[in-house]
Amino acid sequence: MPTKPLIDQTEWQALKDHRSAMDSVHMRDLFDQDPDRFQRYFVEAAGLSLDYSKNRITQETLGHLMALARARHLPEQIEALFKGEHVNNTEDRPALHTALRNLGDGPVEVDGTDIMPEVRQTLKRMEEFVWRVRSTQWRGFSNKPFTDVVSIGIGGSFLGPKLVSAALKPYWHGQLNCHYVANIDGSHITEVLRHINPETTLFLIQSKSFRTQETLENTRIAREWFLHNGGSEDRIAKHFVAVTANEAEAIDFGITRDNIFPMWDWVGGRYSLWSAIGLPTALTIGMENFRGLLAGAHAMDRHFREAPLEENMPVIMALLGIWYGNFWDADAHAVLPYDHYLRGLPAHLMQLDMESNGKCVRRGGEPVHWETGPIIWGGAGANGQHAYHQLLHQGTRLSPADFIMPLHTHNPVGQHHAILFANCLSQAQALMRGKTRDEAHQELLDKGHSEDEATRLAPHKAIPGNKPSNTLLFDRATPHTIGALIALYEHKTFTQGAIWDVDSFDQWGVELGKQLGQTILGRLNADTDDITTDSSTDGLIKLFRKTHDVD
Ligand SMILES: O=P(O)(O)OC[C@H]1O[C@H](O)[C@H](O)[C@@H](O)[C@@H]1O
Repeated sequence: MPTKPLIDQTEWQALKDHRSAMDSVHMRDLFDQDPDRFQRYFVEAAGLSLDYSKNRITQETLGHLMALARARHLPEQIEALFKGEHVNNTEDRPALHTALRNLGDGPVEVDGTDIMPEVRQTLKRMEEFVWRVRSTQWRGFSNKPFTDVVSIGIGGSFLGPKLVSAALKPYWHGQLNCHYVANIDGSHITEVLRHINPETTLFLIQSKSFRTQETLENTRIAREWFLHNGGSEDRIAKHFVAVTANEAEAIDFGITRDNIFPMWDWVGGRYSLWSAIGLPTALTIGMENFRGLLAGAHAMDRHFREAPLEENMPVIMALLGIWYGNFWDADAHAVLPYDHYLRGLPAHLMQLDMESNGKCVRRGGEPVHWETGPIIWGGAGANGQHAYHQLLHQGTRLSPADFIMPLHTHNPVGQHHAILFANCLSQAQALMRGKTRDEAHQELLDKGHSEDEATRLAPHKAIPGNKPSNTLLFDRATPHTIGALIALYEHKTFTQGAIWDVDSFDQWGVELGKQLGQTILGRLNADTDDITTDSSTDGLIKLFRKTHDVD
């Protein structure tokens, strides 16, 4: 495993030198010189196709990047991940989300114990539960079938299931609606409760720790609402189910033991949609489709573990990210799904990537002296083209982008899909080619502008181009392809963390705000000034108290 600081690797220096040599190279010219560029930089895996030809790379670049990956022992680190070694070293545990979708017969061991029997048994329990709800065997207290599922959870216990549910909307069971409540903003739960009926609503409390303030407070409100609207304590068991690794606290909270699905400490929150945390998804799309999702992720797992680095999709995407982030000063990376159902993908990847690799110390505790995870951002195309793509085309900051699109739509309406596809391709093409000042000048003259006008406007209309992007395609958004797509990004994130030598599976940075929040909450509610913080926080607390008559 890497012990040397990354920047001391000779492969790092070689990349720096190569970067300087690439400074004057424009992708336009690379395409003009090589008619086979598309085939040369194209890879397929698990039902996904990646065109990465629109990057500032040559064979030499890839050679250097692959050499860096090997120098950082990437193949060994991938094996360590799959074998259940304690890759999450600050919490001293494995990160075995891959075991949750391991459809093979083999064992996966955590410290000498095979965890697969428990994983399979939980899947079976989920299967039975999903079947009972969907076949209306399990009903509400007044014997009516369920119409609504409300998932209460935040972070990884929210974003992943929400993304997958939305991505697979065409597979939803007609009678079952799914709502997600995450935020500790009363408006969120109020809005959801306003539209549902307690007699026909099933609440899923999703929290690995069962200690998350937002989730517990929202659950309290849901419980009160249920009790005040026809429910009763002995009816709770029919309407409240939990998924957690902390069974004791869930029971203390009032959830029946039989209604608790397990989680394990070897699954990170942001990697947990494949576990019982995926129940809201499974309830809406059915267990067969949920298994399809797992199968897609498993296919990507096998590819990641088995394919040579040069043909390995997550590795290629990760190394391209390192190329731009560490050698071209790119601070950001855009995720642009051209698919309405995938519009939640940027939000999920923001957590996945930024919580995993937003780190400034190495696994051994030394500071990093190189950039780590980028700012992930994005949104659905083509909407973004009429908003923030301007910065991609002409801004001074570099943000490589992933264009993601299915070849077929679930909703063929008029010419929509072909137009959407054309938009997706033209954006990537425009980013790559740009428009020279001469071309802009000539275009203006052709449109009848005077020479003076053309000279004045051409600099504004010129577009530098040479802006990198990947294009990820798949036939259709199915459980299989969505599973593969999410697993692809998980492995991309892992690969980058492995090269940067950060622990991609902890998230200590989120703790301080939680700690301080407790103290501040105490001061908001009581007229105590015994703990002072800083004049800004103190002043803001006083403002709140004044408007709430606390003083
Ligand atoms: O599932 P829970 O234990 O409730 O945690 C929910 C989320 O909250 C934490 O603050 C972490 O930042 C996330 O990684 C986690 O997914």
